[in-house]
Amino acid sequence: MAPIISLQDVQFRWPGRTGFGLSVPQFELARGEAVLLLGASGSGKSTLLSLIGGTVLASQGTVRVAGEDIASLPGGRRDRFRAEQIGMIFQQFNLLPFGSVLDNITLPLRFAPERRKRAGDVQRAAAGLCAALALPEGLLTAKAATLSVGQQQRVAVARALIGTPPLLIADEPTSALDETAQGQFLDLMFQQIRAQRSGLLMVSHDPRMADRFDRVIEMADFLHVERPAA
Ligand SMILES: Nc1ncnc2c1ncn2[C@@H]1O[C@H](COP(=O)(O)OP(=O)(O)OP(=O)(O)O)[C@@H](O)[C@H]1O
Repeated sequence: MAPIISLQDVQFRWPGRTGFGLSVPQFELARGEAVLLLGASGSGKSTLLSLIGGTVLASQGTVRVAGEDIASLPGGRRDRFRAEQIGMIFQQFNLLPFGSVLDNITLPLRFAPERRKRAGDVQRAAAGLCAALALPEGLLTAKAATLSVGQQQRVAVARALIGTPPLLIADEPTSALDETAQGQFLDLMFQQIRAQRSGLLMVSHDPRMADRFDRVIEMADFLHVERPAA
């Protein structure tokens, strides 16, 4: 079976920016593998996740998710493919502020029929995730904009986990959580990825949770960053 993530000879530069360039000769993440990616601020961690999620495309080389070359998919199909295959947790949670918590958690299922099927009873699945993340059930009908930052992060986590996508990518997903909530999130996420053999790529600058992962890598181990000369 193809690895869940595979990058080959990838090069990327943000359009209009000459300063920062990123190149990845080779990177793979196996199905069911949990990898913690460590790197200093500005080392390109979020950029790498955007490339894997297909929200930006490499200028050279190939990014494959579940064996599919994401650049070869036309825009609409790429969005649906992403919704089916990838649960994403961003640093900015990207919630719909006027949508309810339930709307936000179930959003990816609207574009992903297979994932929706796996979720079963959608409202029940959302309520179950909220309970596991210690979000009060009454909050399901609240507008996302009325929640605290930590609650919003937990909603973003539930949205990534619903319908058990085969790949989770998470960008500093615990930054707004206190230690108890962090533990709850990590327990839930690892329980789910171990049960479903989902792959996990989490980026962080914090090595403290390293013990839970199959592999811990540093950006500099596999990725070359070009920066402007000082
Ligand atoms: N949307 C964007 N448009 C243009 N440049 C960007 C964009 N996002 C990131 N960059 C640039 O890419 C470089 C790497 O940033 P990136 O956010 O990938 O690093 P990071 O390792 O995730 O940092 P942090 O840990 O602070 O989030 C920076 O120079 C940043 O300014």
